[in-house]
Amino acid sequence: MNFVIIVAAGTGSRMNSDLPKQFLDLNGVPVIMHTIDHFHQSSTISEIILVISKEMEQFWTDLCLKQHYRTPVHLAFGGDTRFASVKNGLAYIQENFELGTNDYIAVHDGARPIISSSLIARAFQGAYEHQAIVLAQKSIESVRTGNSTSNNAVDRNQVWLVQTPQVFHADLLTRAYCQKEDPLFTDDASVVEKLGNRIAIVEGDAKNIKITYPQDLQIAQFYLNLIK
Ligand SMILES: Nc1ccn([C@@H]2O[C@H](COP(=O)(O)OP(=O)(O)OP(=O)(O)O)[C@@H](O)[C@H]2O)c(=O)n1
Ligand SMILES: C[C@](O)(CO)[C@H](O)COP(=O)(O)O
Repeated sequence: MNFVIIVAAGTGSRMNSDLPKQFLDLNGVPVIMHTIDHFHQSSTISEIILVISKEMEQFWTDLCLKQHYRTPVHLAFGGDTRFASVKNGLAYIQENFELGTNDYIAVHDGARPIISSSLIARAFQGAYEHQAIVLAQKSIESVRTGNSTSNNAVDRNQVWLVQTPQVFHADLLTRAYCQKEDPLFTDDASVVEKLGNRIAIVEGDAKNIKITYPQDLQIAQFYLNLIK
């Protein structure tokens, strides 16, 4: 079976809005519903686990009623960090499904609503071959490391900008998330890598942006209209 854990329990502090960004309107539909629907439409995915914060449970129920939204998802509750939210999503899968050797789990940011079925399929194909993959794109900017007064150019062909979904063999991901949380864990690949596993890179898509700042909603709207 192929699972996706969609993490949507963040507060969206950089967006600076009262409502967490995943619930904001994008072309008349909340961001998170776009994200879920793309996975629901993908023939690659068997089960969707949506992780939201416990405080937003009633809001989510009301939102589904208001939007006549019936896409089937399993609901799990998030934690204070993305790591904790993914861990809770994984716990839900372990409690409700019998995981086997042919099972794979993708983790995707609820705040990345421009995800296509072909990109999801490509990500899983990579995972079948390599067991642990991230979607990523090479930097198109020149890159320097260091601080504002002391820095060096680096070879941008060695720099990859990482996206989600990130897909892993189920056993590998569940073992990785038994580790203690580390501040250097910024995504799922960094957690799996800490176990000593290699991560393969699968070509991402420039349109697969993460909504982080207010202007990203306008960019997402542009991309959504482009792919319609
Ligand atoms: N405790 C958390 C923190 C983040 N996320 C999710 O992880 C994804 C990527 O995180 P990010 O863009 O950083 O979201 P926020 O943490 O909400 O944003 P910010 O850092 O601006 O507060 C988002 O879909 C977010 O909802 C989560 O499920 N649980
Ligand atoms: C997981 C992620 O989206 C991959 O690019 C990213 O690391 C999330 O980072 P954020 O600081 O939580 O936005």
